[in-house]
Amino acid sequence: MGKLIIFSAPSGSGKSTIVSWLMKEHPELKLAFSISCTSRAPRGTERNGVEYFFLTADEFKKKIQAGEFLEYEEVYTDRFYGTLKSQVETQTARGENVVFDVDVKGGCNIKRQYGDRALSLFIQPPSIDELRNRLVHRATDAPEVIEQRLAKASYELTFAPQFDHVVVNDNLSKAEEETYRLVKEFLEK
Ligand SMILES: Nc1ncnc2c1ncn2[C@@H]1O[C@H](COP(=O)(O)OP(=O)(O)OP(=O)(O)O)[C@@H](O)[C@H]1O
Ligand SMILES: Nc1nc2c(ncn2[C@@H]2O[C@H](COP(=O)(O)O)[C@@H](O)[C@H]2O)c(=O)[nH]1
Repeated sequence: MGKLIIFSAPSGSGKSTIVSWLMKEHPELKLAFSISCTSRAPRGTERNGVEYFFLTADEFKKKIQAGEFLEYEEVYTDRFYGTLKSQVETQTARGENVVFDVDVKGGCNIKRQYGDRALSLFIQPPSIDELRNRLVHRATDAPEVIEQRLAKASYELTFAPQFDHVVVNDNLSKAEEETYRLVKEFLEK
């Protein structure tokens, strides 16, 4: 039975960058990405069933009513994100270690449900100014969306103590190596 590895942080902290590196550079860890559902539109080169399952708000709400989510949150106004129970059950039953890129509340929720079978990592940005730089340079979101994400960041940072470990992502390669060490140690336990 596979284990669960949760990554949470304010938007722009570098979760997706670190997760992609970990999965590409360390196939021996048998990591499988948990593809979430979202009611937001695809951005850039995102494809349905790869980065996310893209649903309409109505489709998302039907899945909530049917009890299909392990957890879900309205992360930003009118933008829902959620993890399907079926994803996690199928992947862990195959012996894969499931990686989650979820917001801070979703991360705490999954950890509460899975306890010691889950490792929760908080990716901490060096500062809010640096978050802004990263989101602007990423160039995937409109200025008002960036502002919406930054407005929530200070509140999200207060969740850090609830996680098993905090990884400061200032120097990217240092943060990647620290993450690798923590994940490897957890999977070997
Ligand atoms: N240590 C770092 N130094 C400078 N830039 C970084 C660093 N880590 C990540 N970045 C860059 O910052 C941007 C945001 O990173 P990323 O998309 O991984 O964040 P995220 O936490 O997954 O955000 P979201 O929650 O919005 O998906 C990307 O352009 C990435 O290349
Ligand atoms: N609670 C959940 N949060 C999720 C899930 N999937 C992604 N997310 C988080 O949403 C924000 C925004 O993501 P973006 O792709 O629009 O930049 C980010 O913090 C993700 O971690 C989920 O299933 N549940």
